[in-house]
Amino acid sequence: MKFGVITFPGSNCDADMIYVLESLFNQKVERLWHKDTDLKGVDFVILPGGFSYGDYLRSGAIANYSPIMTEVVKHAEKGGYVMGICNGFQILCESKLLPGTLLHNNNQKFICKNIHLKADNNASIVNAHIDTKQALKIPIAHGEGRYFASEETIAELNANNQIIFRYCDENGDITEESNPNGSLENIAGVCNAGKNVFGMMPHPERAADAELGNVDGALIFESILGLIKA
Ligand SMILES: NC(=O)CC[C@H](N)C(=O)O
Repeated sequence: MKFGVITFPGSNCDADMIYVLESLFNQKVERLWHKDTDLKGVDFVILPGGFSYGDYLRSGAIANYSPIMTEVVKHAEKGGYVMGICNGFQILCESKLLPGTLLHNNNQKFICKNIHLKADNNASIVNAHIDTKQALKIPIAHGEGRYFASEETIAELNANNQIIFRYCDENGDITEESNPNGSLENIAGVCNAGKNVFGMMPHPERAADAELGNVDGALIFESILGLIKA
């Protein structure tokens, strides 16, 4: 399987993501630029975190108009895998590849800290191999991470197992206190109905290398790689 990591002007987690995929998981990675007009044969496209276009207007709003997004949408519509982390998640909501939106955190502050999350189900490749009782410690770093969608959309996401991760406490309990930003129903990540497009606010690529003292995020990469044959 070949991954593609897109760099937008203002991306700042692209190099971390490439490092994790290449150096820790031995995967082939194509570096994609936001002005590219083809995806260079990649199977799995990743939109990394950062501050594309300086977060002007709304996080992700301008990056959605980068030339490469036309190809990302085509890839997703054909069933190809696409995943957005943090700013990447925001861009995928702007492009409507994912339902809902990400509002300013309820305390109106940028929050950078470790939180806990857990897999809500095992219905898609990003959580297929993760114990739904296990609380994973993974950092967040965002100002606009409060997941919001209409009541009907939230009901649909629940019914179709499209909520991939929820914020919880270190024991795995989903509580108001363990919700860092006011996201509806403690939602930390969602996928589309086809379960081939994913978005999450926490940064698994920042918790994948033992050198950093936390490898809980590696489980998400392991889940992805466990089900797809190279
Ligand atoms: N780490 C990131 O990707 C930051 C996301 C976004 N720019 C925000 O602050 O909400």
